[in-house]
Amino acid sequence: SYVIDQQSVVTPILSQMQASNIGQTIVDLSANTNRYYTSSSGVAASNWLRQKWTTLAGGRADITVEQFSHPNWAQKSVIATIQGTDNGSEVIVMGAHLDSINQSGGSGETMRAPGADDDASGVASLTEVLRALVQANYKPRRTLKFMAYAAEEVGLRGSQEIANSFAAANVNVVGVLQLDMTNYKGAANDIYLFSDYTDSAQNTFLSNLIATYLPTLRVGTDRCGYACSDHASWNAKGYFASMPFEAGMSSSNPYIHTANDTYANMGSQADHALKFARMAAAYAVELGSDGP
Ligand SMILES: N[C@H](Cc1ccc(I)cc1)C(=O)NO
Ligand SMILES: [Zn+2]
Ligand SMILES: [Zn+2]
Repeated sequence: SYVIDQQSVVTPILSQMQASNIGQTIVDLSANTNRYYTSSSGVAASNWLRQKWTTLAGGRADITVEQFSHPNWAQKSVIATIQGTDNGSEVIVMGAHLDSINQSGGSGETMRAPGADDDASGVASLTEVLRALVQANYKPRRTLKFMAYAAEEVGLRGSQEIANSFAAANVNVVGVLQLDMTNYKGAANDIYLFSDYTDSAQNTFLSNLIATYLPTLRVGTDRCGYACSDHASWNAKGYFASMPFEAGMSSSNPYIHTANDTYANMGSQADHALKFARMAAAYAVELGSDGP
């Protein structure tokens, strides 16, 4: 249920989350020539993230990290699972996309696509959530799944294969959060909740979470007008999805899909992304703490 009642657990977790950790992950991910879904550096980035999430899991028996293989291209998605204690059949998905692209094309191998904001920022935000939950020794009652999707930029293909396989297996996913571009503060408001291809009740829950845990932040709403990120893959299968976004339609990061989508072009800091990471951590604990 969307009751907010875990303040004693959430507040200390939020206080130990740090922008510098998010920034380091953005730097590391955007150091790859690109993270294109068919390139060797795209494959390397997937392997790197798998190792990073495995290290963060710190040997906890209830946490597994795996790669989801996609038959038609090389880059694998990465999934970290924190198995729920007594309500594990109900699953919460928090996603971002691992791949990057340069709209000028060129061969996959040599294309420069740092993708610092699109979407290393989202992967880095989720990585900080995972680190903070493990550091707090948080054990969710529901199952939490962190997903770094391959092949978003070429038609939401990685998340489509995953969402379709979850639907086919009748997995009871109770909520999906998508973080795609979290670190470029182009607009007056801090977090924009997209209203299309998302669930309005869950969007209201997110705005209540922000009001409760991040009361200084200003929330806006906007529409993509098309299936603009991986939340749409889950929405298409009838799952409740939300997409909090860095800015409004007209003020989002102008550098995306170019060689200039760099950490430096976001001021070499991750303060904006930290807001999204904290919101995601609150979402994970408040939803994850609900029993059967
Ligand atoms: N098209 C999306 C980015 C994107 C999403 C929403 C808006 I408004 C502007 C830009 C993308 O490239 N996702 O990877
Ligand atoms: Zn993109
Ligand atoms: Zn993106």
